[in-house]
Amino acid sequence: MTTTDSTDAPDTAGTTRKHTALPKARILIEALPWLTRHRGKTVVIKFGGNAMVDDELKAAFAQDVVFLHHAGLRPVVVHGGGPQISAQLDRMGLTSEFKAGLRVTTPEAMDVVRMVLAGQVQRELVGLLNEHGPLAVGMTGEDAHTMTATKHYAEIGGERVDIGRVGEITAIDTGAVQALLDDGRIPVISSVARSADDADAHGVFNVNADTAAAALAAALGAETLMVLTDVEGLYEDWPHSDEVISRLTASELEELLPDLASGMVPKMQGCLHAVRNGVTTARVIDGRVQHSILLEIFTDEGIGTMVVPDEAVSGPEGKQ
Ligand SMILES: Nc1ncnc2c1ncn2[C@@H]1O[C@H](COP(=O)(O)OP(=O)(O)O)[C@@H](O)[C@H]1O
Ligand SMILES: CC(=O)N[C@@H](CCC(=O)OP(=O)(O)O)C(=O)O
Repeated sequence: MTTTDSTDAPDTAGTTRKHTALPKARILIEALPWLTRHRGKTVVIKFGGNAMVDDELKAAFAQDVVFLHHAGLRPVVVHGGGPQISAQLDRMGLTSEFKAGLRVTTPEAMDVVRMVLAGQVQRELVGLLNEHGPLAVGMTGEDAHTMTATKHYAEIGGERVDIGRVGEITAIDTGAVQALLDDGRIPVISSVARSADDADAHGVFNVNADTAAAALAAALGAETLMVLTDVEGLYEDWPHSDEVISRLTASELEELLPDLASGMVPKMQGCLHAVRNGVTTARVIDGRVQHSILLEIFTDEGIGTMVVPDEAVSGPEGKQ
């Protein structure tokens, strides 16, 4: 228990308390319009494998998601784990190859993808969230037909290239996710989809986690898609400059898409898909910054890159 020594001048102690309390109160009050605006809204948060830098950052991510939940939002987590999959393949003596930003997924690699995402990364995130109460429930896109996919072919130089068991989502069934949200839970979803083809011997597909998060955000009618990665946002002239584009419309993004490279391609395609299909804003933010989710949702500044539909209307202070 903290007490004030009665020999202290009461006035001094009281004044000090007021001085330290006021900035804290101001921060809470700054969040008020944002709390009002986002209450009851669904937020799909994609946590990229590259953003899961250390234990402290992962714990801060879990705190932010639980904070959103207690603030009355409906957070849904879709997670990646590209580096973790590559590390496991490497340990098994298998090489990782990417084409058009997607992992070339042999049937053998598919087993590893599923094992690492659903058995390792997802379990860890569920555990961290549940340190705050019985909130998180892990699942993959296979569960309750949440994500159904067909084989995806990469387009490279106008050619259609076979990259194995990589899936293109053809249908989303939001029933299980909505039921979990209605029950006050936080769904944590691995980006593995069931095959649309019943005759398919292997039955599952590896879906890029950005693509999966965007498709789910659109199907859920989410207000926000938030993509956490290992850069500050979309750089205007990557890799030559670190000037971040803070806001762009769907049409502006569509123009930029052909010039984008590697990991940013599925992210920005996902953001475009989301805002063109009813999501109010799609944001790419720096997951390496502790509490970046709270900064983005509850403060006037906003960080990273925000994509809005062409007809977007601004929110308090001009931020969405
Ligand atoms: N225009 C760009 N702006 C920012 N990053 C870019 C850009 N183009 C390519 N990148 C690359 O995309 C990477 C993020 O994608 P990725 O590695 O797939 O991350 P994650 O695991 O979070 O999905 C960045 O680290 C950067 O190397
Ligand atoms: C098809 C494809 O590339 N799937 C990804 C799935 C994981 C993922 O997307 O993880 P990040 O978000 O950390 O990149 C992969 O196998 O790496």
